[in-house]
Parts: sequence; structure tokens; C-alpha cells
Amino acid sequence: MLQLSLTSLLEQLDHPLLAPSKSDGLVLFVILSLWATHFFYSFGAYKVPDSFYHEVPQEKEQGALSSSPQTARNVATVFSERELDMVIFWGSQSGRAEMLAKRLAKTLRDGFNARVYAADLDDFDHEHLVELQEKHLCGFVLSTYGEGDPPDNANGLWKTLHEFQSRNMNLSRMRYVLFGLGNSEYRRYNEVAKHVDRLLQSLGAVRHGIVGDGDDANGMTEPSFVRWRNALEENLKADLGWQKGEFKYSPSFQIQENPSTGSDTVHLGEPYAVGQKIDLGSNRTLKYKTGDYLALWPINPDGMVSRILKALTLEEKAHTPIQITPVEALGEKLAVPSPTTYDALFRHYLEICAPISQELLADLASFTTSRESKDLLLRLSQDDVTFQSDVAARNLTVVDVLEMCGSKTTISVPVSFFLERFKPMQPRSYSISSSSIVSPSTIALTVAVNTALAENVQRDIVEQGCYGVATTYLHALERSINRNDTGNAVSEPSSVQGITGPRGLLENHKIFASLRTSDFKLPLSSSTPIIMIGAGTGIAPYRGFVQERVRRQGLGQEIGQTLLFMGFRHPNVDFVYKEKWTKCAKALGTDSFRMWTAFSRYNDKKVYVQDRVRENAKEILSLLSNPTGCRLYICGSAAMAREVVQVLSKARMAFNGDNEEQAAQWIRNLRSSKELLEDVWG
Ligand SMILES: Cc1cc2nc3c(=O)[nH]c(=O)nc-3n(C[C@H](O)[C@H](O)[C@H](O)COP(=O)(O)O)c2cc1C
Repeated sequence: MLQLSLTSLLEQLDHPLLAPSKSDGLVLFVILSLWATHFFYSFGAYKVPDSFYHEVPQEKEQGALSSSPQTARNVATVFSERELDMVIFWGSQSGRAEMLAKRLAKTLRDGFNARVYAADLDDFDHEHLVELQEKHLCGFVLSTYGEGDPPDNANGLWKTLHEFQSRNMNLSRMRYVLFGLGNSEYRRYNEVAKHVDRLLQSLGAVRHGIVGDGDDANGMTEPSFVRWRNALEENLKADLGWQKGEFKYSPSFQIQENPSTGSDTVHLGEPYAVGQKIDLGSNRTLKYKTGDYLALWPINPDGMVSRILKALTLEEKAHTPIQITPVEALGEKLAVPSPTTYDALFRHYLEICAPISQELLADLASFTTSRESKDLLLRLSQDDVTFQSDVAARNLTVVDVLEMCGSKTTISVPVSFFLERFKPMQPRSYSISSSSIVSPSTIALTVAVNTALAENVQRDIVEQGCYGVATTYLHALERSINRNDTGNAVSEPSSVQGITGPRGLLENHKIFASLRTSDFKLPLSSSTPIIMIGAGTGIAPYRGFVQERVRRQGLGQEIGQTLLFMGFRHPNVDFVYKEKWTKCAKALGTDSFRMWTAFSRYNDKKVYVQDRVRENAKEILSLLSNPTGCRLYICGSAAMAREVVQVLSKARMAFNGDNEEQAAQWIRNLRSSKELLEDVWG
């Protein structure tokens, strides 16, 4: 997991490096846009994979739940002082567990009229768990990362529970419920929740209900969570005597319209991460390195913003300054800046383009006064099959659903609900696909865009469903540059405000972005052999790698074996950089550079990149045993990476006589020595 301190997260990118120019980066982008049109006509809408949300800045404020700073980090004191029924802790890296913990707290508050709060694990010192009383119920919503590791903000709990175990401590007064988030494509599926449960059980703590598990691999996180929560509600009634009352929405945030707010203090869309004002413009010497990431802050398109403002009848007040404050007693933290405006809130600070969940649909039903709308929302949300076909398959967003319900007369959703239930806008990380020595002042990205959809969105042609917010934004930017250069609009992007940014900060095609370093780097010596394996946009960093090797060869350096394995769907659809690879092959010579392609939708026989790896496994193994070193890269989906690793392990067993454990150890060694570098998602 990559980490960045928030202060270094963003710079205003008026440095020429990150203001896209018409050269390499954008030429590249045009090529890709054309490719992407075909690609997505055939295979559906583009969604930015969850794993692009690499980091969630964890708030470091202390004691949000307690009145006294001395006792703020002691959960037992917080329970007593605030007369709480339950605290639900989240351990989350990219925000999903956090969101679920907050939702659970809200559902239990509104449904049971209980005093339930969600809290960041990092805000507490967990040795105080021993002071809990039996009436104090704890909830844990925990995701798993890396090799079955806890998310950063769960490290404290992890360490404390291990210490408790080694000291034979007793937690028998502790009562808890637990839901884990993971992805069964990973070897250690949901390991953190399972392990925390084992630790708590061994310490004598009492669990209510089962350990819930949401599997990202098959999109089951959401339905599993809802099922687990429904069962939990039954447990709370049966075991703890909690009583369900009439649903009563209690806003966690107060919104005050304040037209006289000084305009200088209003946040109009400048990047913001919890509690942090982002430093704009302090760094004028940005430099990237081949293999780094560009983290881009996207902007929701005008069409979506105006549709949501209309659905909430806020159009007239779109630019009125609003002050947002947490309702004190609830202790919920605000993840967007205040004061701001409704327009900036929906344009810059909330992820309103995400696909709507089953649970959100059900919750929207409580805000409608129309029987018809209520029935529609409940029907769509309660039946899994109908939800899949009528909502999920169409990638519907909250905006689509509000429009389906008609005007404000039939559904009136408070803005506070959006603040509670929608993720704050997060930057998307893209592997940079240019070489810093070949193209030091222009960054190239390899991005798949549904161009037809993106253009409709930019032209305000109402298009239902969600799409990649960042890629649509990049596409609009590219179109805007082309229009300006030729004076001849290719399309007429209406997202002018989005493109020029708040207070015109992004005029002349600038973007809010930051550089993120990575380990995914070329070896120091260009004579070291490299093996690159990737599929889809996973080939992005390899473009930069190969460019760099060609340049180094031009400078007279010796170039080691350079093997490239690429997986695409169809040679005429998504085989990007075809000519570039051919040119590189010529430049480097076939002694140094060789490439293999695998197409999964070309012939009757589906061929995947791992099949090409299998065919060439002997040579790959031999290069990896090169005494002077070799580097193996895998970039793309986690499923593909796992298959590739499996193929190599099997080859190792076949050719080197390893048993299964020895082959697994060989892979572990490659990883720890950084001879094997992986950049995977999903
Ligand atoms: C880099 C990375 C590593 C992951 N490692 C694991 C893993 O070892 N085991 C697992 O079950 N899930 C793993 N996952 C899946 C996450 O746990 C899952 O996507 C979860 O919903 C993320 O929740 P969060 O947003 O609260 O952090 C990994 C995800 C990423 C992006």
C-alpha cells in the first residue's frame, strides 16, 4: 500500500509538467479514446475499478466522541460519558469499511432510537478495551490488505490484541459484532476479520451473530452486508432486548445557508482531504520518475451536477454559501470543507456518480411521500434479481433514481443524507506510461474511456448510469484542448466550470493532481533483463519502461533482455501502441526485445496472457535465475496476476523439481527481494 502524507499530497499543477500539453500525453490520449469507443460499445460501460482509490486520508483529530481530551482515546470512558449503546469501529484503507460502519451506525440509530456511533480505530488506544462493561457493545468493520494485513488505521488494534494474548489478558466482559471486507481472489481472504475474531474469542470476548464477510471478487460486499445487518438486528432484539421503533431520520449535519459569508473563505472546489486545507502552489519543482503514479482529483460533470441540484430543487441556491456543521450530539465527522456551496459540494466534494446500492435505494424510500415512488424504490431494492437487472446492470446512480421518482413533491432528500452516505471525492491513481528521461515535462497516461458515453455526458445529453468520473473528465479536457487548438470544436464540452476549476484555478487545461512514488521501477542497470507481464491498461507502465530502454540504447548503454507479455481482448479493438511496440522492437533489435500478445475475444479459443507466460515459462525461469539479476513485473487485475504467479509456480515445480511449498517460497523470495514487482487491482 502506498502512503503519502497529506501535506505533500497536492500541489497546484501550474507547473508545465502537469498541465497537459498537446504533445505526447495527449496525442496518446486521442489514440486511446478511439480505441475505447469500440471497446466499450462491445463490452459495456467503463467503471473506475475500486482499487484505483488507493488511499484514504485518515483523520488524525483526537477525541471526536469525548468531551475531555484526557479521556478521549479511552472507549470505555466515551461509552459512559456519552451514554452510548454501541461504538462501531472501522478499519479501512480505501474507505469502504468506513462507509459501511457509518451506515450501520445510522441505521441502528434511526431504526432503534439507540445511541450508536461509528469511529475510526486510530482515534482510540485499545488497551482500554479491558475496561469495557457488558452493556457496552462494540462493532468492528474491517478490511484486509496486502498479504492478509490490517489496514493502516487498524494496526493499533492488531498490535494491542496480540499483546493482550501474549499477556493472557481477559476480555470476557467485552461484547462485539464483526463484519469483514475482502476479496476471495486474494490468498488470505478476509484474514483480518477472521484473525481479529480468533484473537477476541481466545481472550474470552463474546460475539453476537456470525462474522459477516463481504467478498469484493463477486460484487457481494453490499448484499452480504445487508444480509448480515438484518440478522444482526434480529440478534440485537433477541439477545440484548433492543426494540425497533418507527424509522425516524435524524440528520447528522446541519446545513445553514449564509449568503453573507465572505467569499474568500468559501471552498469552491479546491482539493480537500479531511481536516486538511490543501497547499496550493507551494511546489514548483515537481519531477516524476518512470513508473510513478499520477493521482488525479476528478470533477463531476456539469450534467450530473445540474441534474442533482434540480432533483433537490436547489438550482436557485446553487451558489449560496452554506455552513455545514455536525450535529454535536452525534459526533459524526465532516469529510467535506465548510463553508462551501451546494454547487461545489456536488461538483467537487461528493462521489455522486457512483452506482447506487440496494441499501441506499431502500433508504431513499423513506423520504418519499408518494406511494408509487415508495413502491418502486422498495421493489427495486428488496428483490435481488430485479435490483440486478433494473439497477445494477444499468449502473444507475442516485441522480437517475431521484429522477425516476419525479420532482421534489414526491421525494425530498435532505442534503445531510448525502453527506452521510456518499464518499468524499477521492483522487484516482494512474500508472504513468511515459519515461521521465524521454519525456521529462509531459506525463502520458493510458486511459480507457467510453467516448460515446463521455461525450453525451459532456453535452448534457441525459445518459443514465455511471461512468468513470476521472476518465470522463480527462476526455473532456482533451476535447477542450483540441477545440481550442483548431478553433473547430470536436465537441462542445459544457463542463466549462469543471474544466476551468474553482476561481479559474484550472484555466489553460490544468488539473489538480499529485505525483505518487512507487516501487514499480526499472532496475538501475539497463543491462539487467526485465520481464513485463500485463493485461488491458495494465500495460501502461511498460510503455514508459520500453521507451526508456530505447533511449538508453541510443545513449550507448547496453540493454538487457526485454520481454513483454500483453493481454488484450481483440487485435482491432484494444491492442494499444501496436505501432509503437513494433518501432521499439526495431530500435532495440530482436536480440534484446521480444513481445507476445494474447487475445481473449479474437478466435474461438480464448487466449490469456498467462497462456503466453506458460508457453515461455522455461525461458522466464532461466532469466530469473540469472546470477546478475532479473526483474519480473506484473500489472493489471488481481485475478490475472494470481494466474500468472500460479503458472510460474507450476513451471518451477515442473522444471526445477520444487514441491508446492518450495515453489511458494520461491515466489515469496522473489517478492521480498523485489525481483518480482506487482501493481494489481480489483
Ligand atoms: C492492494 C490490495 C490488496 C488487498 N489484499 C487483500 C487480501 O489480502 N485479502 C482480502 O481478502 N482482500 C484483499 N483486498 C480487497 C479489499 O479488502 C477489499 O477491496 C475491501 O472491500 C476494501 O475495503 P476498504 O475500502 O475499507 O479498505 C485487497 C485490495 C487491494 C486494493
